[in-house]
Amino acid sequence: MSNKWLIKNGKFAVSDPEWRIVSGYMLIEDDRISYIGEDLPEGTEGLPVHDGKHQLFIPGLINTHGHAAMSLLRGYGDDLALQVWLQEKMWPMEEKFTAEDVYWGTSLSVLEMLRGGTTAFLDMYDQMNQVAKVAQESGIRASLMRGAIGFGSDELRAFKLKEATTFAREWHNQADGRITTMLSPHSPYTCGPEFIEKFVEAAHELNLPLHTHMSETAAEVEQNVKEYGLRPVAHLEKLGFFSRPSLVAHAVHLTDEEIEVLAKYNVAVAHNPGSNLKLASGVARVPELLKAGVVVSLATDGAASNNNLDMFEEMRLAALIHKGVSGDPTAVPATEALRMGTEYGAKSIYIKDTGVLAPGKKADFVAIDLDQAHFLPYTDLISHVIYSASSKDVQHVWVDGKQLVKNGEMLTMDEERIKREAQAAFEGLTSR
Ligand SMILES: CSC[C@H]1O[C@@H](n2cnc3c(O)ncnc32)[C@H](O)[C@@H]1O
Ligand SMILES: [Zn+2]
Repeated sequence: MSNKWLIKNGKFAVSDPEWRIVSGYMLIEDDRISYIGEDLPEGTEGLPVHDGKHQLFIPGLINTHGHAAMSLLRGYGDDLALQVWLQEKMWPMEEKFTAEDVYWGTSLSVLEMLRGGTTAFLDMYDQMNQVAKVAQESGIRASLMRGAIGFGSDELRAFKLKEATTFAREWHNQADGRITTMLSPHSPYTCGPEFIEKFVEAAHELNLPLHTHMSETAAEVEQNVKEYGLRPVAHLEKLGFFSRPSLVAHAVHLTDEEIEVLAKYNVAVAHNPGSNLKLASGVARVPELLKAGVVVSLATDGAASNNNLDMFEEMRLAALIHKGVSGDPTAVPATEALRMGTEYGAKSIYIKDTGVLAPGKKADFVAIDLDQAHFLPYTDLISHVIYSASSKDVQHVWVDGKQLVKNGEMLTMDEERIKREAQAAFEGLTSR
């Protein structure tokens, strides 16, 4: 028997194809939306009802690049450039991470993300079974991959590749299909060409998409040219990376020609405005990428370089910084920023039927409490989501039609325990 329930009195942000607000009803059947409209659908008498008065329903936000367990290192190593931050702060601490640390760090991040309206996230890390466990238990949707740094011996690289493919095979389409997997060499500066080619080969064999960090800093682009005679885009193209569906994180330093290459291969870009600003990596050429037809989504990166996982903040930053940098007030309008945080996010991480509110789509959505001073008057609610809202305005969250957050409270995770364990995990890391 199917599980049907109804939302009444709601305001629903639909994009078919332009954004508009529908006031009325949404019907949910199991994991999918089956109706959105002004009129009460027939045959709904006696169904459970959620009263959506003063609530705006938007598609769940999709965070397309991050390292969830790094929340344990939030505030540990601020105000540094990427390479110094990685080499002197992050990597020495990450070396000490146990499976338990990854479990509690990831739990802390998933708690923060769900409570802030993120219903799906991409995670590239080590000890990925722990991350999958958290995704399974919490009810969030996740695109997961074992990130591989290619330093060290041939044996170590072979071991990491094996771990990555085993994880990808075992977890793809698990947790009622909420978990999907990708393959992910960390970056062209930490993985040699042969190692990257092995990931490309494996992605073909397993029919999976690829993900990597690319052209985040000017120094890394220069180093690539010195070492391989090519900028990262041409380098990855030569290694066959773009022969698979692929997503690159950052893509800050791009030439016009490189933008054309990304568009030609349908490579998606995870734009991380907060992290790029904090690490002083630069500002990605988002208006040019969008104009060229590249799918650009939004991401926080890890909480150690952001320092939160608030996707409302990323949408707002995307809408603001590209105006500031270009001098064009029409750059990345609110409507586009919201698509980047939702619909383009789903495309970027290759998950089907999410990222929009429409009949037939997955019931992953968020209710924003509109009954607050900073949302009045109700002139343009899409504008309010981007320029006025924050994660604190999220009242309820559903994934696959199941409620995970109710009145700001997590229903599927033990918030108090997670906070305690995460603090203890950090203290453990600093004392060993
Ligand atoms: C192999 S697991 C992922 C690896 O990525 C590191 N990382 C975190 N943020 C960034 C970033 O902005 N650029 C490059 N690498 C990053 C993290 O510390 C993990 O070791
Ligand atoms: Zn990253």
